[in-house]
Amino acid sequence: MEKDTEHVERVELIKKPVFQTEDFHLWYGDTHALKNINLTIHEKEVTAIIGPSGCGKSTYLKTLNRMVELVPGVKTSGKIVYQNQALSDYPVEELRSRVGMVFQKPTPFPKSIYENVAYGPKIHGIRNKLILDEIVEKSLRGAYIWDEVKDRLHTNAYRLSGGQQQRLCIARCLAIEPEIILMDEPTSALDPKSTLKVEELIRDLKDKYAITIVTHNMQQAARISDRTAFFLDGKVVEYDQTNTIFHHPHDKRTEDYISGRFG
Ligand SMILES: Nc1ncnc2c1ncn2[C@@H]1O[C@H](COP(=O)(O)OP(=O)(O)OP(=O)(O)O)[C@@H](O)[C@H]1O
Repeated sequence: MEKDTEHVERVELIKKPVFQTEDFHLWYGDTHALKNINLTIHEKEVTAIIGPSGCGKSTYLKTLNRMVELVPGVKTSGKIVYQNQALSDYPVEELRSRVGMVFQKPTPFPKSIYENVAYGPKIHGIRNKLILDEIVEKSLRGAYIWDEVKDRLHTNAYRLSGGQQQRLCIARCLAIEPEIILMDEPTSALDPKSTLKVEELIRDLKDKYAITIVTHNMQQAARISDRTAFFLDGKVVEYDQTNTIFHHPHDKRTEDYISGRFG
């Protein structure tokens, strides 16, 4: 037991914080969607955000890449620190190139597999065909889909299966060399086999990236995350090592939720 605690403390010391959220609130007009959020996301870890529908999980994720600001009438208070700088002062374009996002439904562009992956690097000014070829191959390999698509890079991405499209979207994300990947229920539209592939991929990607994943799937959170935040009614009820949240939660509401008593 004592050893476990020592281990946890050592991990805490090594892992660098990526996003630090302090006393953060968000309102959509009159709806108080995030209430006094205090949460630190660390590098090289998978952080799962769980909680019942409408508790603010997606809002929190979209706050981290400042997408939520596109919604008219959004107000915030408190602060989020990214790279030792207030997130609100961080240049949005640069932020979006450091923070990749993968959505619930695979969202490839109606272009070839190659063009889907090369799109981000091209936007960032890379024109050299050899360099683009290299990025495309590396990203597709990184997303464990290279072998399945290497002989048809110039076919339309819509001809891939749902699970392949989702891995393509992850490859598209890797091509911009992000620091953080945000995933909003990335496997909810996938069959069990594709889900396992994406989960395996997420576990491997954390060696390089900070990954924050919203999921309704408790087993998935338990399988792939290092830390879990339980959100309820816009608040973080409990945030801890995933093992603690699932096996020794401190709050009765966490225990009730993970054991399926509500939500
Ligand atoms: N664009 C918006 N305009 C107004 N209210 C919004 C908007 N988006 C979300 N909300 C409200 O904010 C609250 C949190 O929503 P959010 O989508 O973040 O929850 P969630 O936990 O991700 O839910 P789910 O699991 O169903 O996706 C809800 O009350 C929701 O109705």
